[in-house]
Amino acid sequence: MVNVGVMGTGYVGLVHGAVLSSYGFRVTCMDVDKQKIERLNQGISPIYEPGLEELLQSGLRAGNLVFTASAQQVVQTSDVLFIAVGTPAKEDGSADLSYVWDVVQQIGKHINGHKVIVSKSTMPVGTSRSIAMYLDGMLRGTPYRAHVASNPEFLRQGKAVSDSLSPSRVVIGAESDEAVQMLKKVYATHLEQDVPFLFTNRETAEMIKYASNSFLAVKISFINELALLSEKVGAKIQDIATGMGMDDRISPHFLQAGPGYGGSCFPKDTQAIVDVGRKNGEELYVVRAAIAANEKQKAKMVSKIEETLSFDGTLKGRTVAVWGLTFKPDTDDIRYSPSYEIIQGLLGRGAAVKVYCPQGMKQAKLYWTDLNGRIQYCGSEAECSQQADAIVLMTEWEQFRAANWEKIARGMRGNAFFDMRNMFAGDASVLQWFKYYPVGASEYGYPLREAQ
Ligand SMILES: NC(=O)C1=CN([C@@H]2O[C@H](COP(=O)(O)OP(=O)(O)OC[C@H]3O[C@@H](n4cnc5c(N)ncnc54)[C@H](O)[C@@H]3O)[C@@H](O)[C@H]2O)C=CC1
Ligand SMILES: O=C(O)[C@H]1O[C@H](OP(=O)(O)OP(=O)(O)OC[C@H]2O[C@@H](n3ccc(=O)[nH]c3=O)[C@H](O)[C@@H]2O)[C@H](O)[C@@H](O)[C@@H]1O
Repeated sequence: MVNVGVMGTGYVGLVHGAVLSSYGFRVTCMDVDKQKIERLNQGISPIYEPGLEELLQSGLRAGNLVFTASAQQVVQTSDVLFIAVGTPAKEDGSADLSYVWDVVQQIGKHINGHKVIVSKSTMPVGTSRSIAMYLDGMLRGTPYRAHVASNPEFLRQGKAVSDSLSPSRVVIGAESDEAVQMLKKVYATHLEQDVPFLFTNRETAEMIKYASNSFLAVKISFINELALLSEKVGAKIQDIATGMGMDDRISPHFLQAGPGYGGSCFPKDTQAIVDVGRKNGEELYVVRAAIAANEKQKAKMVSKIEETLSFDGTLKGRTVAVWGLTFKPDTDDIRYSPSYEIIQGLLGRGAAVKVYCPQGMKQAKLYWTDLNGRIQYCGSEAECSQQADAIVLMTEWEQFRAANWEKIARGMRGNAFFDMRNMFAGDASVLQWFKYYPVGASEYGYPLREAQ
């Protein structure tokens, strides 16, 4: 049986390790964050991801999932090592590969046999080859070899476990038979399940990851631009998306207009590929436009609220209830969430801001320190809306569907409802109580009630 090592236990590494342990592999997960490792050893997941804690606990119980802060242990006990550390954006948009290189150095230092090293983190084209060259250099004069492959991850947060169990595809960029054979063993279950596999070279695998994320970002920015136009010309963006999506060359997916994309990946990966383009003398105009349109979208959402609610050109004296802080539902991740910029915009225009999020409050208090003392955190969507002039729904959490609209509306001072996700478009129970402002349409099939 293959011994698997995972370096970095974030959204990708932890889920990958836990899923592989559920297939019976002995998996050692390593992280430099000792507190995280301690919690993991107690069976507590440091992140909110549906189904993860159960997998974690069963792996620990079965004894085939081990957590350690020791790089030596993970390197020496594993036949295959997945690098799953963060690759965040630097100030200039390029990918910060310092965590990747820390890990590679640890591998080079502790290596005690032939190993397959797999880049699972999203890394600019050429990184896996550089890692291979670096390790070859370090291993010169030893009997050991490192076979480096690129195996990008395509999971979505909030669906990380189910995406890992049933991925859309497995892309393997490898240039040695040892690496290919090892990854076929690791992904034997997926091969049996007829998950599509693509074997290619490392550069192509790395590019597929950036190309996929950038293309999805382009799709979102495209529909968001059309949403802004639709509001002006009396068209409805949801019907436009449906109509476009009926053509299977376009597909209906990722055409959901909203407040702009966020998260730890689209914003950084679009910037990183533009940076790679520039460094190689190829300006990526389409991706650049998607980034610019995304910034415009967030700013437009703030202007829309301001234009609707202001009496004297500002939002002074207005209270806004923001529902949802995470960049999408079913995650506790607030990284690059559009909620942050919308809250900043509202505060900047003088509004008082109350917020509620089913999972994002802990992270927001911890990381959005500049907002501490400037916004009011609330225990529920109902409490958040008390005495507010408007609700701004930023994240489409399912639990919002169960809200008691009459009670919420009666507890408010005003009745504006900005639905940045079109979650309640055409929902009579919401339209009955609120003046409803969707994204990309002036109305959705029901007459709007005038403000009281
Ligand atoms: N979050 C997501 O949904 C997806 C992320 N990715 C990519 O996967 C990579 C990881 O992303 P996340 O899991 O979100 O990151 P994360 O920030 O959640 O986790 C990274 C982990 O690496 C650890 N770490 C840092 N330096 C280390 C070192 N020297 N040795 C061991 N551990 C170390 C950190 O303590 C942290 O726990 C990134 O390149 C990202 O672009 C790819 C697909 C999906
Ligand atoms: O590389 C990554 O990290 C991952 O990035 C995204 O996954 P994720 O960031 O978890 O979330 P998405 O569901 O893609 O949503 C990203 C952002 O786009 C927004 N979005 C998405 C879809 C849509 O139609 N409209 C829209 O505004 C979401 O609200 C969210 O803010 C990709 O979907 C994954 O395939 C990829 O592995």
